[in-house]
Amino acid sequence: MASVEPSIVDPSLRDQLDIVIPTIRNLDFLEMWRPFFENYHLIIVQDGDPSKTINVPEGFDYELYNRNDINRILGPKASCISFKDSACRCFGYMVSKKKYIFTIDDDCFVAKDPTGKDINALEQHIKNLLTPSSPFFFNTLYDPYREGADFVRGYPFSLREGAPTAVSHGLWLNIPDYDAPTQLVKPAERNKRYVDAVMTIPKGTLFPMCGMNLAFNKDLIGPAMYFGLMGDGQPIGRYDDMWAGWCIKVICDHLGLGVKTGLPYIWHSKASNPFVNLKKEYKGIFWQEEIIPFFQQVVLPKEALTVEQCYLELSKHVKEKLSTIDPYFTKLSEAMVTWIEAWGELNAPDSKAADYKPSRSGTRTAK
Ligand SMILES: O=c1ccn([C@@H]2O[C@H](COP(=O)(O)OP(=O)(O)O[C@H]3O[C@@H](CO)[C@H](O)[C@H]3O)[C@@H](O)[C@H]2O)c(=O)[nH]1
Ligand SMILES: [Mn+2]
Repeated sequence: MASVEPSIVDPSLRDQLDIVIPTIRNLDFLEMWRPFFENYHLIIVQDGDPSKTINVPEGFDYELYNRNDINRILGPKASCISFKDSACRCFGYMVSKKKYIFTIDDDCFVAKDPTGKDINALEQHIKNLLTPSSPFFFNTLYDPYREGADFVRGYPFSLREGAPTAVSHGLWLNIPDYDAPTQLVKPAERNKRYVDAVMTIPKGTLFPMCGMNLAFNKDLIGPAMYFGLMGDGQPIGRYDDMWAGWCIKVICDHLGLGVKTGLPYIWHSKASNPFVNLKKEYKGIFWQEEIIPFFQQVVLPKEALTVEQCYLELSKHVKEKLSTIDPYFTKLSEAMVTWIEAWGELNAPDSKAADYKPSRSGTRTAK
């Protein structure tokens, strides 16, 4: 049987995990998650107009950052944080002081499993992150570290210790995360299929990472979880999580880390407007036909041993090889460097910026 991360004392990760929520709407959805979230610290990234007051339901421990906070804390480096796009959520990853991050959209609710039981998505993500991954050899019985499963015959014993898990990618019942063209041709399609499986995405294989139900180990892969330049003033949107997913997967493969997908499910309630989505993502739909081969072929130097070093190497390749598609990629490659610099300022052990304050915060007991 596989080992859980040795350093874990409290498997609930109550004091080692932050929940990051990007929002431009409201946080009423938290009422449904209260039994599962109330013991965790929330980092709310308020997008859009900072003068708008977002109501945070009573009884949660949270810090809330709006655009004024981002500009104050990062100064000129705030230019790397998107505005008017869910990509802004990555600012929450940067300011969190915890080892694990779970990010969820404000239109994602508690789903039920086939027995009708409420799914504690956070608990499942934690299990996924605390058990190893199997990126080097596919286990046909899926997650071998799960209760009641194991490695199948023929699985090399030399590989059964697995790799540290960096990312846990959850899925969605009801509204699936489809691109705009698919949404347009299948407006009524709902995902009713609950697949009871968690699997490691094999080394060398990319995947479309969706940011709406996602958890990761900040210490292992945090600096690569940049959601890019999207939304206001940018030629593309709704490729924030995709970009991050391609970058983290190449780096996880290089560093021998694992990425899991499957359980847990959440209930995605709101279909965003497919016409608005088409306007945001259409360039990405044809650009990605060149971007994917780029990520499939990129080779990171063996001297790149840290996530930051890998990410900076990747930014050079982006500037060199993708700028021919559009000048946007020159800007994006520079923003990747700015992100790493800002990350270092806020996350270095001796960081002076660590005393930054959000514009709003609250504690669970505050009445
Ligand atoms: O300008 C904005 C728009 C939205 N948000 C917040 O981001 C999430 C996701 O928003 P929404 O549910 O409207 O969008 P979806 O199309 O369902 O999201 C999926 O597409 C990806 C696009 O990037 C996204 O990561 C997926 O989850 C909500 O919490 C909004 O409040 C925002 O902050 N700014
Ligand atoms: Mn949504």
